[in-house]
Amino acid sequence: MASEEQLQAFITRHRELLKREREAEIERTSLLLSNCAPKLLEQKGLALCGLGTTSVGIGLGGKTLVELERPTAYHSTPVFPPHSLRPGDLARIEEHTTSAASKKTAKPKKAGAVDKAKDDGVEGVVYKKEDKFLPKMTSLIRVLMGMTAPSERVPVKDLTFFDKSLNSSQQEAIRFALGSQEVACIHGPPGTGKTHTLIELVRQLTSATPSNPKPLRLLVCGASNMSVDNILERLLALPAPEGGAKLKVTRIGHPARVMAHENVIEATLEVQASRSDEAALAKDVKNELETALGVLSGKGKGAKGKGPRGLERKKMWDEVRALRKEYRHREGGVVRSVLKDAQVVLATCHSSGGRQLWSQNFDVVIIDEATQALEAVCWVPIFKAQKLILAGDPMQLPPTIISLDKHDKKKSKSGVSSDKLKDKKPAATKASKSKSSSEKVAEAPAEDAKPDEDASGSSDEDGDPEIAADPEESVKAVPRDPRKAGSQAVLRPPSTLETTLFERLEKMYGPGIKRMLTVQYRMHKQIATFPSKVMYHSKLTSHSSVASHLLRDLPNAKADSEEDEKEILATPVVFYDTAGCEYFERVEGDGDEGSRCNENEASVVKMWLDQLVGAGVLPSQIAVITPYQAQVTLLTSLLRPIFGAELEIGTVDGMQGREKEAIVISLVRSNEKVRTVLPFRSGMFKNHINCTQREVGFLKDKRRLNVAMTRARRHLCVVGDSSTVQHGSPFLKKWMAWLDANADVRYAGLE
Ligand SMILES: Nc1ncnc2c1ncn2[C@@H]1O[C@H](COP(=O)(O)OP(=O)(O)OP(=O)(O)O)[C@@H](O)[C@H]1O
Repeated sequence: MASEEQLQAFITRHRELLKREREAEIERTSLLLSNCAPKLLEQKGLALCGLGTTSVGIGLGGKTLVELERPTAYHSTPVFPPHSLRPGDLARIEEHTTSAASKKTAKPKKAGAVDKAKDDGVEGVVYKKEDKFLPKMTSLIRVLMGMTAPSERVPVKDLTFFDKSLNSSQQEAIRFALGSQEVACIHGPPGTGKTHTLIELVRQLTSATPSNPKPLRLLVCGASNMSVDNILERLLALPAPEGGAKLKVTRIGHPARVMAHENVIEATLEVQASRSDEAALAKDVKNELETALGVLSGKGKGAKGKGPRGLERKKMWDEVRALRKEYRHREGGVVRSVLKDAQVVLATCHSSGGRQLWSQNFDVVIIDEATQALEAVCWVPIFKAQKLILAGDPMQLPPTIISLDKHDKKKSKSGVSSDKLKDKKPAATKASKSKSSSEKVAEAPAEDAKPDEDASGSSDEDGDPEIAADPEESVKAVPRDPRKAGSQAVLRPPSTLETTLFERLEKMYGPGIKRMLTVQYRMHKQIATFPSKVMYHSKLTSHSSVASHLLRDLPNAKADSEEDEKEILATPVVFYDTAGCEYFERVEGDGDEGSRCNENEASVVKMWLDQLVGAGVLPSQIAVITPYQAQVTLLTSLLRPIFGAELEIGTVDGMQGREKEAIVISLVRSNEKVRTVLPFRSGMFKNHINCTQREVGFLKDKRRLNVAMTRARRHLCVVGDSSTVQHGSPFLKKWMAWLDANADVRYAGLE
């Protein structure tokens, strides 16, 4: 038995020997490096010349990780020439100068001091090597980057729709998307059947039709798992076409994030792969492998207490190695064969970049909820296809951005509209955004105007084209031909990540790049009137199936009296105006930085819920929404004990993409603070008294308000202080005036 001392001596000796070995290698390599020119070393596969640093970060164990690439400035291709650098090799990054330019060379070394900076370079270990994925400059990429105008649309003839119920704007959007050669956008205002339209589009593209002789392979992505599963569920419910087989679809994504619905789970790559014939073969190899390992260890099946020795053992290890290789190969084959069969692959934009889809290409990529995805995220699937179809609504909330831009920072420093930060809960809510361009008018000098002020016209200042302009004018406006617009297209760097690809394309190529769905299937016509007028140029109409539906048509609704039925169940829009009641807001948290709540408003909400539920409306048919997290907390503590968990209470942001029969909105803001706006920048103070604005913080964002007011199917109740809110922005002023003239206005204080 070795003593403790002997063990120590053994290890010490080993260390010494290893050190010596390393030094010898350093010496040998240094000799090579000092005697040979870098170019020669590169030819011998011992060095890579002319590298540039892509990034420096922290890697495993806190080590510095330096990423190097072959910049196109020095090389005609970024692909590395053949070399012998392998992960785990010691290497040195050295600067060397040629007559032309100073270049970097990575010289491999078989030994060297790790992480030790020397005069002539930095030494480390090769962590990973991979050839750079080179996106081919397709015509789609060129169009998206404003390098070429979109090609002329191919006329789509003899189109037979699978879904006979499609309205004409949906049919036109499909024709447009089928005929566009590189990119098409579908603008779907609330409840207009965006997903419905995309399902028809998938059916058209994956079927052989006169206009589409060859069925295409599609990648369908969404900004969220919810949107992907929504499409997947609808695709799975489709009947097989006459004389044909059912559409083959595969969902990529972590099983834990996929909707726990039997059909949906069945469509995941994991489940499909486990059921394939190839999977059974791979399993056989796995069993063989396990048996061989068992024999080697002397345990398991077939082992007789002792493992094999000598030559037999060596032979067995060779077998294990071969089996491992075979297993990996077959496992990869299983995934490939499932994906090869899939006509439609569904994934979030993020997960479409995963390993399973690395070598997969598609004819068309469709991105739903594209106005809620960062442009960079959209590019992940775009590289895999020849054609792109985006669907979304730039008039609803954009993707959540946590970082502040310069302009926001300025504002938050001055303490203005800080509630927008407080109430932004990216983790808890679906999407959020709080910057309103009207705040820019009130708080920023004119030169702060952004280079790419959104195409959606989300600015709602006095000069807001969507409010100031005659909606009739815009209806008459003919969409610019994107090909003509393309010849003058300018690719502007975005000033904020909130500018989505959808908006950027619209800005770059004009409205001709999109088609809008114009019939909504959600709201009573009175609920839809205001958003249609101010957000969608009065183009949004209400389908006859919903135009006059009311709470009283619900089977569970039952009022005690005729008067109650009229007052509660037959009124599509109610406005509880708290003006003059002094129901002031309260700041939760520190000073102006806090989120807002309003106790009196919460009492009015409770009173109205009592009435609704008393008239038979189920709490599960109602949602209470408010822009402020503090008000959500207050309302939850007040209402949950009475109406139970079925009643949904949340922020506006969390309700995007959803609907309820009845919606109660609590606007919260009620104060006497008046901000003075200087209408002219240079010393012209004469008008300032007429230009006051009340503090309404991020309530001003008209996209947030648009989401709030378009969630209700049959009944919308707004609770708020018109005297504060109307001074918040021109948009709010218009809304308050519209409510005053069109809603059933009730004065909260009097009741
Ligand atoms: N042509 C149509 N005929 C009948 N109903 C339709 C039609 N198009 C859409 N709908 C209905 O309208 C509702 C909304 O459709 P869908 O969910 O596709 O809309 P969306 O635009 O994706 O919704 P969101 O506003 O949530 O993004 C659904 O109930 C759908 O069945």
